[in-house]
Amino acid sequence: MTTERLEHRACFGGWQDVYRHRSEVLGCDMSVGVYYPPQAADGPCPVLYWLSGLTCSEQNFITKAGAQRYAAQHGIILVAPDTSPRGADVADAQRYDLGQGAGFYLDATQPPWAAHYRMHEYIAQELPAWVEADPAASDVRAIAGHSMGGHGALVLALRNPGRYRSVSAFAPIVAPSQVPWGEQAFAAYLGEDRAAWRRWDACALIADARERLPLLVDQGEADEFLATQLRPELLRAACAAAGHPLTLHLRPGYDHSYYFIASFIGEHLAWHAAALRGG
Ligand SMILES: N[C@@H](CCC(=O)N[C@@H](CSC=O)C(=O)NCC(=O)O)C(=O)O
Repeated sequence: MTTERLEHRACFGGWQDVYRHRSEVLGCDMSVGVYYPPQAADGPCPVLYWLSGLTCSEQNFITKAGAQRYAAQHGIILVAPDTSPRGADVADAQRYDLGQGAGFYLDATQPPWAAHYRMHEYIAQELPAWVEADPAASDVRAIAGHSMGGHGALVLALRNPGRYRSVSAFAPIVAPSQVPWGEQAFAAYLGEDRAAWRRWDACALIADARERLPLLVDQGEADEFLATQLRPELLRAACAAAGHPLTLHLRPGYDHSYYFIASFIGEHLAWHAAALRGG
């Protein structure tokens, strides 16, 4: 797998890097932000995978969330990949919520998307294999994300029991089968058979989860997408019905932006650090 380092900046005693590496799963080159805390110079550190939302690249999280300060405190490597396959030969749509920048962290089955859109396999398998080939990174993993990436983090954790020590999300799309963003993306990527959608829907997966990994979710009450696309009450109901542990913080005044994420990312890093240290 070929790798090129695109950025290398000192940050809180460690290094904020950006790499481009070849993904065989996606059939394209992928950009990935990797923050190495100072502790990574002395031995392997656990890794938090961050999944960003619609329209994002690897840059949004590394430049706006302010997570590096906390990763340096806790000795956690942060890995922030791009949100979809990219390139001139990769299918796209003339809209912000489908196609490039909107991979929805699933494995598409429908043409023209199935050729490249395999973000679940990439995030669950190929990306950690690439990260963990570096002796600075251990195979102790956590996952988190925002909005579309919050959906991705919840689904990745629910579908891969034992793979992550902890999971958290900011303003996640908790029930994509029931909201417009998810319905149009799932119809395109997975087809019209809604039975196939359940495997990619956190609220549906919670009923049958084999592992009851506690969920941490933060949601702004002034989020412009709260009632139409996010609907955290559906997650609360699904967790209550299944007995799945959920910590849901509703934050008065906060919107959907990275100002919201930056305000609480320290709490999420502390949550993950506690889980990554244990067991
Ligand atoms: N209409 C907006 C929608 C894009 C948007 O709000 N993207 C969010 C994620 S939404 C769910 O996945 C985001 O993270 N944007 C990047 C940022 O840095 O804030 C638009 O097209 O702008």
